[in-house]
Amino acid sequence: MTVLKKVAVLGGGSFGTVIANLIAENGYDVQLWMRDQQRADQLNYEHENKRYLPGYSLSEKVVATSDLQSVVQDAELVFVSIPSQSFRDVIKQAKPFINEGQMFVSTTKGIEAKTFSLMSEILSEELPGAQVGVLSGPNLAKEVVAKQLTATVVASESQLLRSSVQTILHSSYFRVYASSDTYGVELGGTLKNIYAIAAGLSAALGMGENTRAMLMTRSLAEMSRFAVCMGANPMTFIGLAGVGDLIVTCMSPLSRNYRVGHALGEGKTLEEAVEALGQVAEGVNTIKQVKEKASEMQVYMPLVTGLYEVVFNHAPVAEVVKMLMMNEQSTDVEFVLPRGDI
Ligand SMILES: NC(=O)C1=CN([C@@H]2O[C@H](COP(=O)(O)OP(=O)(O)OC[C@H]3O[C@@H](n4cnc5c(N)ncnc54)[C@H](OP(=O)(O)O)[C@@H]3O)[C@@H](O)[C@H]2O)C=CC1
Ligand SMILES: O=C(CO)COP(=O)(O)O
Repeated sequence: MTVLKKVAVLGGGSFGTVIANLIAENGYDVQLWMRDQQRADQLNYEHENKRYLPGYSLSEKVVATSDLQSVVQDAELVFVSIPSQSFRDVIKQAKPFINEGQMFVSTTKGIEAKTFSLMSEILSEELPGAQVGVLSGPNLAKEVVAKQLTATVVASESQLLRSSVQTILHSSYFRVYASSDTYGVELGGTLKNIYAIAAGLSAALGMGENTRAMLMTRSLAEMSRFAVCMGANPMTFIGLAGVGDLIVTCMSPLSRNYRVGHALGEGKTLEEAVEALGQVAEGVNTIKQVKEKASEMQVYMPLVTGLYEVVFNHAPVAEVVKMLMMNEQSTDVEFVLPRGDI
């Protein structure tokens, strides 16, 4: 059994708070880094994250602070729950206080703009001596903090990291599976956000359950095809970090990506939808990044292309739907096999 003396979480939003609370509920002391000391004081005093998880009581063992050095220095295991567009910046701020061999686990489900880097790649680049992993699965923050039965996947090349995360997070309501397909697990969590936007949009437009089933199934085929071309293991996509996370975010109004899609379907602009959310919806940027990468890699992704047209070029949904339904390439063959895989 791994014994950890110091564990930290960077990012006091919805999911960072949930991870810190899981660790604390298992009896470990945990430090949660938030950039705003006033919010940290409020959390320490009221044991509640009023901005992101109002109404949910947190363990008294979660201690929040805005002192980054005191949080990361000598922490054996550090979870990072910072939105993808600020992720590298926060890691650079933490870098001077980090030593070789510390373990870092990203829970972030996004891609860095311009570089197409996933968060595990940013960690490996910025912290070359660190052990790196990711955590991903169908893990809506509000359900986890409410202790609904949940499972997730920790992926890393490091066996020590995988077992440390399993030890520290596993509980009677939170089950942690291990994988060595870091890239696939991370890509699964990232790509499904795109399709959650499409699912929210179609629900707001009154489309039926047959439509939702078609959308989700074809989304799975599309995201797997892309991921396999990028080097992921196709089996990952029939697991929790693939189809599991796709299901929950395409079905639940608790998903922020679903909610952005729903707001678009109600006629709001993208800016209004994102503003009203007040939290991160990673899928919005991911659509752009994946569309670009798919065209560079020549991966067939009709749903990404269609959604991009609706979200960024204001294409009428009816026209995009017609294009998707009448598309020659998808009429006969369920699985398009670009490189002999899916
Ligand atoms: N919520 C969920 O159900 C799940 C989320 N995830 C993933 O976790 C990641 C984080 O999401 P989540 O916690 O939900 O996001 P939220 O929008 O709830 O919170 C974002 C947090 O990041 C902080 N932050 C943003 N930019 C910076 C920065 N430059 N420096 C320091 N802190 C910063 C925010 O601080 P401030 O409040 O000061 O702005 C806030 O605490 C996302 O990639 C998401 O996909 C994964 C699984 C489940
Ligand atoms: O990733 C999530 C659940 O697994 C959370 O999804 P949203 O970011 O869409 O809320």
